[in-house]
Amino acid sequence: MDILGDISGIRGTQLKELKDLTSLRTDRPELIHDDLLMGICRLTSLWNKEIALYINRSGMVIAVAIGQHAAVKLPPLPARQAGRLRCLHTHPSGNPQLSPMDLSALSSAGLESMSSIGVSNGQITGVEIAFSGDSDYQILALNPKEFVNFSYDGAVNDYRSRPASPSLKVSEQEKAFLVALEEEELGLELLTELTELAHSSGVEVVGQLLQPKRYGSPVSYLGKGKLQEMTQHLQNSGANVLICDDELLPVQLRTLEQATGVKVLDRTTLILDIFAQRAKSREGKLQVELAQLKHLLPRLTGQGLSLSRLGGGVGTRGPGESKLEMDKRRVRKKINLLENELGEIRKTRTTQRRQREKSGIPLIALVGYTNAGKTTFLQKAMEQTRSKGESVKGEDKLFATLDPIVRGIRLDQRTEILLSDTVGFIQKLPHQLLHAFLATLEEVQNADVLIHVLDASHPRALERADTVHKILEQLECHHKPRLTLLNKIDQLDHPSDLSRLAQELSHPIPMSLIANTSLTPVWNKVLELL
Ligand SMILES: Nc1nc2c(ncn2[C@@H]2O[C@H](COP(=O)(O)OP(=O)(O)OP(=O)(O)O)[C@@H](O)[C@H]2O)c(=O)[nH]1
Ligand SMILES: [Mg+2]
Repeated sequence: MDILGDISGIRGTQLKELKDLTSLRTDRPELIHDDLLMGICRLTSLWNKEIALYINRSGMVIAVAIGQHAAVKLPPLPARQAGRLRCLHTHPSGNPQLSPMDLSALSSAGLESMSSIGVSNGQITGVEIAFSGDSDYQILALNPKEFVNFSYDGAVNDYRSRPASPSLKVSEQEKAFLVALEEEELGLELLTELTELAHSSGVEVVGQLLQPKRYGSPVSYLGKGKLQEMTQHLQNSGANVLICDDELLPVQLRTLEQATGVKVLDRTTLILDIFAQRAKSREGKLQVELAQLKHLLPRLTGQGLSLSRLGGGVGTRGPGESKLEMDKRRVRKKINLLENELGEIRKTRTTQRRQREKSGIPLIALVGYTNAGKTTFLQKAMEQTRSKGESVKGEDKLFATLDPIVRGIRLDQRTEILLSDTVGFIQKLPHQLLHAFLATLEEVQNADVLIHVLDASHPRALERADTVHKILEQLECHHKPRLTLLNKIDQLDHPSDLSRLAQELSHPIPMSLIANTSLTPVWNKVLELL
């Protein structure tokens, strides 16, 4: 059997010792053969490294790794077999406590149990064994004395026949720690947005940390000192997810994961996770899956490493959830398939669009930062003109709208327009994401006039307007006639800000969409621009 993981600097004779040990077969009632346990404890302290073993129901060791148990890539196993597999690993720190990462590995791999063995000076300090239930875990914590008389077989039977006791429950709620590199004084604002993104994906935020960009690292994202500081924060706050505000390089992702032992996500993965939860249409789902795979591809190292390292939860959700566990070759193949399928869907859309173009009805597209009020505008427009079609509703969350919507609006006896609402924009929108959503933005590209909805009450409204402008440039739509709806003026802190925005932006119309103001000034301007 090969020894997996980090074997650098380990003598061949010692490796052979470990190999020989793994041929020991564990008897039915035991968690692990005594000699095997003593051997791995000795080597753990000698190397100051974690040793992980996978043992099947017959007591045979089927995989062994040095470093982290997460480094073990199990061959694909039928669910029934995985459910009869136990993973044990040593903690050279002496702390026997199972980490959140251990627990998520237990459920993601569908194992029978996950055990951690605290080791200090080659001796056991304690053992924790977790069995996974439907939505929680049962954890047994044993001191060395209790462990001597412990029957694993008995515990398995016990746990199978007993409903989970509430006292043993561990919350599945993900707790995130946020980090960002700050350019100039922008940091807090970035983290406010990252916090909102985290909340949108259903994660609790338990702490945050900033570092000036010039001290950042191309290898570990944060500089060395900050990284240590953060590891400490992670432990103190009980965070089990680390979210970075930038798109991480593959090497940064790996380094951070190894240094912290928790799940690490970057901004793109988080945004994609939100998209994955919101996508409803077939096309939307395909687009999200495509963007996820494209983001994942360069981050797969070697063969077979998969998203399963994330152990479920935030960052792993998606239409292709199970399919995300693939090697590079298969990912590429899947990307091709998805692109073809999307191509087909787009053909249908092109036909529909041609028909619409023939009808000569002007197309007006709503654009703007996420949560600015685009959908609320469409909602009001439909209400005020009593338009037909399924109603829409604005929502106070990021990326509430994902699938494009077009509604016919009759302004008066003679004038009818089509109004389209689409996905919102955001700072640092990843390139491949924009690309994947190009089709969704087709309405924008084909529009005759754009209505830019801006939250004028936001402290950085002007920067947001700039972000929108830059994305429109990428879409080659920045020359289209455009008016700016300065929305949410009911929330303005400083009315003077409004005049500044009005000076900077094209055809400004101040408004409060929730105040039921008439949209007539907007329609007049649209007709003028057409
Ligand atoms: N105070 C205030 N809130 C508003 C106004 N207009 C919209 N909102 C609120 O802002 C939130 C976001 O509105 P949406 O219409 O969903 O925003 P959106 O631009 O479609 O957002 P995405 O679909 O996420 O891109 C909702 O809670 C609205 O009720 C306004 O004039 N004043
Ligand atoms: Mg919307």
